[in-house]
Amino acid sequence: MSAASLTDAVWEVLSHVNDPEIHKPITELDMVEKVEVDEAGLASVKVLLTISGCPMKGTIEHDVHAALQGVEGLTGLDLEFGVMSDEQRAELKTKLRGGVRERIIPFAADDNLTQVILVASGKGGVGKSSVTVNLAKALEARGKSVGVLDADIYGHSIPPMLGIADAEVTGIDDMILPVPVEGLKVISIGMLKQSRDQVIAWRGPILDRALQQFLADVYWGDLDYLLVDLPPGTGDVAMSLGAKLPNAEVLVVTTPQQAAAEVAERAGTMASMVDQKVIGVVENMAYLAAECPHCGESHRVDLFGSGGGERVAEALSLRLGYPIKLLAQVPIDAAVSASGDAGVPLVATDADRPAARALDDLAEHLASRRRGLAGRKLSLHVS
Ligand SMILES: Nc1ncnc2c1ncn2[C@@H]1O[C@H](COP(=O)(O)OP(=O)(O)OP(=O)(O)O)[C@@H](O)[C@H]1O
Repeated sequence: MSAASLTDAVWEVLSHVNDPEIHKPITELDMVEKVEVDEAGLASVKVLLTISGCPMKGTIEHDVHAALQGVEGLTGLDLEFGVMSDEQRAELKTKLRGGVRERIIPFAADDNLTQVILVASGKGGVGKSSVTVNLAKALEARGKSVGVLDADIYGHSIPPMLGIADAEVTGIDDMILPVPVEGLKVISIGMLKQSRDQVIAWRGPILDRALQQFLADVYWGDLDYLLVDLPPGTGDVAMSLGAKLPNAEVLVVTTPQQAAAEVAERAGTMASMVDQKVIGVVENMAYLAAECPHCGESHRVDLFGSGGGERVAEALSLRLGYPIKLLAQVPIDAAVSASGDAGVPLVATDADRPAARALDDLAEHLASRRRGLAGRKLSLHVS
């Protein structure tokens, strides 16, 4: 093969090498500055990293080598790395924002196709984060592209539950890249902290700015779903996101307990006050399946009482004026918390357990919903 055809062949295979964080071909991102092949078949390739000291350099190096091994006629590879100039980075950011220079929240745009689901609860510790990570994983297993935004300023427990407790975010100048976890893209408010044990006590405007940054400055790419783990209660984060994500929908997580159910209702009502639609209720820790010492069969024990999820669904339907269903009852299962500690959601490790099945059915329900434009805000342009 001639040197020219080999050069074309190298460009072609490089067009299948993705940037590990941006998930787009490095050629499309203008990261390949040079491809030359000499008469002896030796390829010289120069790849520009977005920033110096890019942590993904090793992965890109490996992927480029692996890709070029398949090119017949090449005798060797001289791979060189450089760093993008300020202008090149600015162009890349504009390209990633779809040609738009300024920062906007893509999920609030009229042509947004991402389903944004805010996972809310009244009380803390009811299993909101566990539901979020399992739901994200189960949606991803259905071939969906899923982003997870951990907006729980008090808890930010999502990173350890996905095995990325110590992950740091990287970025292209002021554009933040989410942390890839297999197919998921994850950002946690905790990743903005200087150290893991630092306490975040943001309120009002600072919190609002941080959330704006997560929604507008993070390069999410094309997502089918963005799941947002809210802090418990009806506070500043819910208010701020209400204004920023008017078309978001809310999934309310509660436990069967009366007290939890009452505050969960309040969280749902809050959603409607900021014009967000409640799509359903999840009752977590709904019951314990315990083996009977007498008959040996498995009996359902209502450890935390019963009916909380149903009550919240009924009360919210009445209060908000549209039907809101109890979508899932997830049993108490030590495997849920063990999988959270191990950093891999239960639906991915033990799909047959009743708790995993309940969470997987919830994902199936959400994935198979037909979502029309009814109830969505569209802006009208009059000319
Ligand atoms: N169905 C379940 N069975 C057993 N343990 C569970 C279940 N759901 C959640 N847990 C455990 O309960 C604890 C609290 O869960 P999680 O962190 O998901 O709740 P949360 O509502 O997000 O809490 P926070 O308010 O702190 O954000 C965790 O240890 C989790 O592993």
